[in-house]
Amino acid sequence: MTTPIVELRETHVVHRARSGTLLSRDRVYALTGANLSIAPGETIGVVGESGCGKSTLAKTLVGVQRPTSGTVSFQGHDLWTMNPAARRTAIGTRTGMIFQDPSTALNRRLSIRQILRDPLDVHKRGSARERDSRVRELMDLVGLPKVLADGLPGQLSGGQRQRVAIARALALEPDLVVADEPTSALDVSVRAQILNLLLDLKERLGLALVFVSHDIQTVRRMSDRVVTMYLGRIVEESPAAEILDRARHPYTRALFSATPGLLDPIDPIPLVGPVPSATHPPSGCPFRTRCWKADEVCATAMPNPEPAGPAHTFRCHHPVGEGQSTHELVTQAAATAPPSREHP
Ligand SMILES: Nc1ncnc2c1ncn2[C@@H]1O[C@H](COP(=O)(O)OP(=O)(O)OP(=O)(O)O)[C@@H](O)[C@H]1O
Repeated sequence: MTTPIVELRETHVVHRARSGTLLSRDRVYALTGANLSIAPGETIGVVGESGCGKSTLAKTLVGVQRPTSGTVSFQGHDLWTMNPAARRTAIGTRTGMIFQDPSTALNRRLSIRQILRDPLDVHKRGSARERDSRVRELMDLVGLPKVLADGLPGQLSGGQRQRVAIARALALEPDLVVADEPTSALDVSVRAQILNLLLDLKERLGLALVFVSHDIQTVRRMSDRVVTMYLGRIVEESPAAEILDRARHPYTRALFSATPGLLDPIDPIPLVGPVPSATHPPSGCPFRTRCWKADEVCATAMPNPEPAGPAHTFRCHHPVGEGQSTHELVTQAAATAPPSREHP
């Protein structure tokens, strides 16, 4: 079996609540008990509503976020027990991260050439001449004309800036790249170009890619496997090809049913109320306060992961039946009395 590029085992990230005072005991459970393994060259899409922990998961995978407990193994080595110099090298050279907004992610005082040389200089890659040649190669790779090398980020279009950010993330030939909403700050007209560039680079360079997005259509198109998150928990992992009609978690089905244009025109599966606070998550299954299938069992314990096929697991006490259509679920949910909102 190949060693995963990165593997999370029972990984938790807990923050102090932003609105709290220094003495506040409020905690945000941003990532809870995450188990996830990413193989070399694999593309994982991460979906879920705002605040469910997608970015926290992504940052934890590339070592930008230190977990509160649990492990992050990078190429078989525990990232947070290795010595700090080895960790900095692993994070700095083997992983790359592409952020949502290239305008803020790039230093606006540095030229494109300096931005792309920086990681090569920091990690002392090759001679000065080799670094210059790598900068030219990187610009080529992401389709940036060489004449832009001496320009500043502010002189570039949004799409060109994101190409610079992608080139910078690839400068040291990482094995794993995380793209966190890489197109949401861009004009609609250039989004497809950037996505196609990422897909093309991933194929050519054999990268593992973690792709976080609210755009469920795109996640499905880009990914081999899709991870559904709800309130800090991974509730389902499914091959992208199965996610629409064979997902077993009621939340995955509800999320996808609410995406225009994915299924035949249907009303979305109705969910009750808002997402609960990540500071006071419900006991048991976090989705139970909005789920039409929830009963008292769901309030007692978080369900264990259940296999649903190769590379497909879900965590639910009352999963959607195999082969059950989303149309049926819409009717079922509409006819079911809302669950109790009392929690924990
Ligand atoms: N540094 C922090 N301090 C306190 N709370 C934080 C911090 N970072 C994230 N959070 C909280 O952790 C939870 C998960 O945040 P995260 O950004 O991972 O979610 P997300 O799914 O990526 O959200 P979005 O889709 O809106 O970007 C949220 O409740 C968020 O407010």
